[in-house]
Amino acid sequence: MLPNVDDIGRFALFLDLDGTVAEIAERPEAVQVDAATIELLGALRRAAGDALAVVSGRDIAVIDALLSPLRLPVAGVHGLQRRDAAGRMHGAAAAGGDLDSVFRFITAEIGGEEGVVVERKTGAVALHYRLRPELEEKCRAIAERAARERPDLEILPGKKVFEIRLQGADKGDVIEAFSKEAPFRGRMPIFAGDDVTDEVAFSAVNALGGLSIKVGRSATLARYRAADLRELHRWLADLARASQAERAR
Ligand SMILES: O=P(O)(O)OC[C@H]1O[C@H](O[C@H]2O[C@H](CO)[C@@H](O)[C@H](O)[C@H]2O)[C@H](O)[C@@H](O)[C@@H]1O
Repeated sequence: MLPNVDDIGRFALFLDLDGTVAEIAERPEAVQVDAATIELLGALRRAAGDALAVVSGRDIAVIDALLSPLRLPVAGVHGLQRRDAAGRMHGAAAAGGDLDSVFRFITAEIGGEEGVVVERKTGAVALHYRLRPELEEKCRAIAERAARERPDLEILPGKKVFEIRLQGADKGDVIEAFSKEAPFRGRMPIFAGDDVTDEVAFSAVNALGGLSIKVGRSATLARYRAADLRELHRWLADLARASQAERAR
């Protein structure tokens, strides 16, 4: 069930990207955000007084490219990077992190297995096995070996992926940080996400007294649920329309 909200004017909206703004694709580089979704985000941003941010595992540069021409406040690499509403960058990984040796190790260990994607990010490497689900345990073991000698790293399992990431701020931390700044400050947070990596954000939003929305059917700390991305987008579109009508009164 989704919450009953008829005007986003007193809320701040935080959205995950893959699986929430954009449908899951077989490969990370195949993802596109369609024009209707970009338009919807623009309408929500206006209705929310600019209090709309994307909170994603992707690099900020990739998020900007996917959402162009929108340039939103954004958190990337699951919270390692953050760009606030004034355009200022925050976070240790904003200027880059040393994961070159991890990337080389993982690439060598996977040994050119067809369909496995090794994604290099700022401060993280993601090992994707969506096209080769039978390789899950092999990928898990490689991720564990990659992180074994590096106390500065952590492993984040996600949808058909193991991410090896520099430890640092998570999605909950960045929502808390945004919530202390204009234009998010003083508004009730709404966060929607689809993956296990979104659970820390649901927990933070619950603690802030906001509305947490899980996209999909798996177990969650979120208090509300959309069965899938299409149901969430219908709810967001209704919310944008109702908010515009409220503004026009
Ligand atoms: O926090 P998110 O915005 O949801 O990003 C999480 C990860 O999403 C991407 O991987 C996932 O989506 C891919 C494209 O649909 C899919 O092929 C893959 O199986 C998923 O795990 C992205 O590639 C990662 O960098 C993000 O951390």
